[in-house]
Amino acid sequence: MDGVIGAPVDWPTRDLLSHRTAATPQRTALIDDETGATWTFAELDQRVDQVAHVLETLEIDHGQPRIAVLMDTRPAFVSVFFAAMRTGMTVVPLNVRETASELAAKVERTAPVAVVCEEATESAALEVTAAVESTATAPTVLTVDEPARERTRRLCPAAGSDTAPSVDPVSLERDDPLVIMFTSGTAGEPKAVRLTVGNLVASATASAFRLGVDPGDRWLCCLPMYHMGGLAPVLRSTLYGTTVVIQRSFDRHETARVLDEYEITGVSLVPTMCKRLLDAGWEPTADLRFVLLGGAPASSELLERCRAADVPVYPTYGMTETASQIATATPAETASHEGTVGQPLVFTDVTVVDDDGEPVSAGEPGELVVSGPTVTPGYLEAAQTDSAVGEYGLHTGDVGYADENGRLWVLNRRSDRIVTGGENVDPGEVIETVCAHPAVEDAAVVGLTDPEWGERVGALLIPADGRDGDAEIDLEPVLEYCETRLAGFKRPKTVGVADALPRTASGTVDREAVRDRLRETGTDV
Ligand SMILES: O=C(O)CCC(=O)c1ccccc1C(=O)O
Repeated sequence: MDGVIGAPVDWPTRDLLSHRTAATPQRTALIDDETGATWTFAELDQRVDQVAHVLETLEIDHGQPRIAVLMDTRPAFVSVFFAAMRTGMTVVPLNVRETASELAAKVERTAPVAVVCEEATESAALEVTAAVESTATAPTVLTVDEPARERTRRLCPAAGSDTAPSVDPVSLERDDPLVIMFTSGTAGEPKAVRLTVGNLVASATASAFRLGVDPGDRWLCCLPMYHMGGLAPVLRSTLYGTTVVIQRSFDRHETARVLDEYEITGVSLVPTMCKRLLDAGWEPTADLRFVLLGGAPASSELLERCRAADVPVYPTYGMTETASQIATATPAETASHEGTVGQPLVFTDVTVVDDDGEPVSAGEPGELVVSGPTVTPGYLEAAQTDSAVGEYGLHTGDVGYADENGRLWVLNRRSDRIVTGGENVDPGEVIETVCAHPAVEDAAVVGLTDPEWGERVGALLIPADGRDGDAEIDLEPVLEYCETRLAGFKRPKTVGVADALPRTASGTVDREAVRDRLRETGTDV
């Protein structure tokens, strides 16, 4: 009956890597810059089988087993991710930069059966599991490297070993939970976002419609894989049968070298990284098809520099809750429609709504509400889902507007809005103004508590020539400049100067750190 339409299929819907391996076993799946090692899909698949086999030996006594991953960006992250999928587990990526108490809170919330670590995070993983011992069943600590401590077990078999028996892949349904990823959250408690297999496949598919796929593609992954921007290229490349080049972390000179050396065709960057590459004199090779620029808004100055340097830049707007991209602009749109993040990806809908949740007309700013197949079925904690979902979909908390063609512009986070003496101030507008002054290269604008006005506008300025660690700026002309361009209530009342804006791991400005900085070193003007 093979090949007859309608004939029963007698093998379960296997994990995504199995499908890929069956189709193109000999194509290159991964290249690791750190070791120079490469894996074909068949080799990766075999590795994943070995890891899956170890995961299967864990004592699991509840229905939806989860494993936490406390590892930096490296090939073993990919193996563990697909091994979890193969055994029907949900992966909980954890941020290696967080403290043990922050991590322990996340482990408590998600109750994984194991925490997978590497040499560099083994002691943190042990500390975290010890911390949750009293409140939950302590997770097993597994390491992908050589275990250094007695309580740790080895997860990945030594390279070259091929003795593990094959694992029976569990069936995979579109709505199965695959990942629980924490938002990087600059305000409030980090939210635990549930993403299904269907969300991730829909995202990778829609991404291909916007960026295109070339069989020779090599996607450089130098963003942390515990964030959506770092994990998404792995899913995309597995769907397309193309190659991921893994760099453990970003460095302007090293990343410029890797882009050249591996003839990279696409790379995901946050704006700060892109700016640093350009500062370091990097020039794109002819191979480079796209720079997917996301995680934070790109300034018009940066986009202008990209244009001047022939960088094929695709500014993108996305979030963990939508498994990465919501809307992405092409280089042509970036040139013709300044500041746009483009149209939503295929099957994704964005509605701009007012404070009452009613849609506004084109050109009017409001909150962006998103719906479609990439949108999370909900946060881990149901109450958070209830307060975020409305008639038109998931409320992003971002303010923006759309033109008649559905092209989007993102202005700022709704919660970033400053309310001073009853007036709303859009931080983006103040940033644009101060950055237009030649002495200012970049700025962050936040609300500071004010006894009289509720909040007052605070601005942290990065001087145009302060790159080498001695940030200084003549404030007088900048303030004068603002006086003629901004209403009194919008003008910065507390001003500070720094070498660089404090940022979270995903590239967004860390607004709480900006506030601290202004409280400690700001001048009231
Ligand atoms: O802001 C977020 O949380 C998602 C950001 C994100 O996914 C991303 C960040 C940088 C570069 C590319 C991407 C992407 O959409 O793939």
